[in-house]
Amino acid sequence: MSGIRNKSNIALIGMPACGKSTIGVIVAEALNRPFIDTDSIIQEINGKPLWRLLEDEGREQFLMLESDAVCSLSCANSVIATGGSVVYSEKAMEFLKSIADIVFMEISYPAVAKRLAHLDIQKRGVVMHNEKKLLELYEERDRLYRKYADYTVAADERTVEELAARLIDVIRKSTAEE
Ligand SMILES: Nc1ncnc2c1ncn2[C@@H]1O[C@H](COP(=O)(O)OP(=O)(O)OP(=O)(O)O)[C@@H](O)[C@H]1O
Ligand SMILES: O=C(O)C1=C[C@@H](O)[C@@H](O)[C@H](O)C1
Ligand SMILES: [Mg+2]
Repeated sequence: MSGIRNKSNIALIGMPACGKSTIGVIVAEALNRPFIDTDSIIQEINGKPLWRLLEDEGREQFLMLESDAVCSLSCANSVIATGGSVVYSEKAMEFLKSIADIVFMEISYPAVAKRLAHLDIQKRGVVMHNEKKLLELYEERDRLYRKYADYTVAADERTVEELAARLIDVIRKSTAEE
């Protein structure tokens, strides 16, 4: 599907549990923009929860399905929450960069570890090699998130409300710069 290739969208990227979905929906509502969660789209297209898809298809195929779902987006003026693993697909990231300003929600390793410890990682689904430790995953991904980011927002030690306010600020400034 050919997408609307303008940069009127905002795409949130970052580690799992950094708050892309939680904050994205609040920001979209405050700015009166549509909210899109690519994880929901992957689930709708494939008819399965993400963790099940990962389990059934394996890492590489999941990443292909994620890339396909992202590249099928056709939207404008929207706030897009991505999945944490989207940065493994250069194709998906190039597509996202063509339709959106990319905001990296930066979160420290201890904060990610703490958040994921509180969530059921099996039932949530995180793309990692079994042998890979969370710290290695963090370091590998951190480089990729930085590579694609147009803006970086510290997502640690901010409440959901504070973080949403900070993102709204960044988005308003990015729109004003155009
Ligand atoms: N600023 C915050 N402070 C404290 N907890 C937060 C904050 N933002 C999100 N959370 C909590 O962290 C958890 C994960 O958040 P969320 O699902 O939004 O992450 P995500 O970035 O969308 O992850 P994924 O990549 O897996 O989709 C949720 O339980 C949410 O309530
Ligand atoms: O960070 C990850 O590896 C993932 C995060 C989720 O948003 C999903 O996209 C999927 O479960 C993989
Ligand atoms: Mg999410």
